[in-house]
Amino acid sequence: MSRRKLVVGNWKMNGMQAALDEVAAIGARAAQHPAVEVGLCLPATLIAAANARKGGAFIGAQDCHMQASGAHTGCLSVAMLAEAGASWTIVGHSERRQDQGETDADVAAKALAAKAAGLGVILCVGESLDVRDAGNAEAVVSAQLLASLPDGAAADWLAIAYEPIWAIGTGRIPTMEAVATMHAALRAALASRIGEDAKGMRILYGGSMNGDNAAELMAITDVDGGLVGGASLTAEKFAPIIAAANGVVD
Ligand SMILES: O=C[C@H](O)COP(=O)(O)O
Repeated sequence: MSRRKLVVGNWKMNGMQAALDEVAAIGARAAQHPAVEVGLCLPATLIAAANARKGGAFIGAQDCHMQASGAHTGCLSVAMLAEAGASWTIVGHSERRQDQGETDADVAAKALAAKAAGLGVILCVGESLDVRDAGNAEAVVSAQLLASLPDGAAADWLAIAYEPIWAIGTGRIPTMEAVATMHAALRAALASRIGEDAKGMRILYGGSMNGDNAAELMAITDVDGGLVGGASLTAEKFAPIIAAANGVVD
């Protein structure tokens, strides 16, 4: 089953209004590669303005609340994010699991809320270095995925991002063999829950992806794109990754 490559920038807590020029430049590069689905998950403060300058990219959020409204100071509902112009959201990033104590159940609930608002969802999973060193990575991450997976998970609205925590922002990545083994394990875990639809669900790699390693990573059979942090902040760094997803050199 062919899966359209999905390459998404996660700007995390970076980007003021001046960065909208980079959004426009990335959107223009995305428009040059329509075979690739390209998105930018931005700070919420940029979503509305970025939507007017997104070119061939979609604009997404980095998190959402699972409730529709109420006494949740500082949080944003999926309807608010959709109204601002987000068409996707990330849920379950390891930085939120660690910093905000989000549980697998929280992540599943957020994914369901986002789906109900018509948003696409990127659900993140990944292991710590201790787990990797203990040799348990595939089992632990597969279990995390199944515990975080919302009811009704389907390839037409949900993508998975495998992000080894120790590879995020460190310049270190797993071996290509380790990435291939993990992605195959995650697809098998998905198949155990959702059957044939697992073949169509995109599984992204994230963690120190850049213009030098993106082509090799995305050539792996079960790697269907990337969730990119630092290297998505400028068009200069992100464009080669978009091009690599399209099988060309930028
Ligand atoms: O969501 C993105 C990831 O956490 C990867 O970040 P990074 O590319 O800066 O390592």
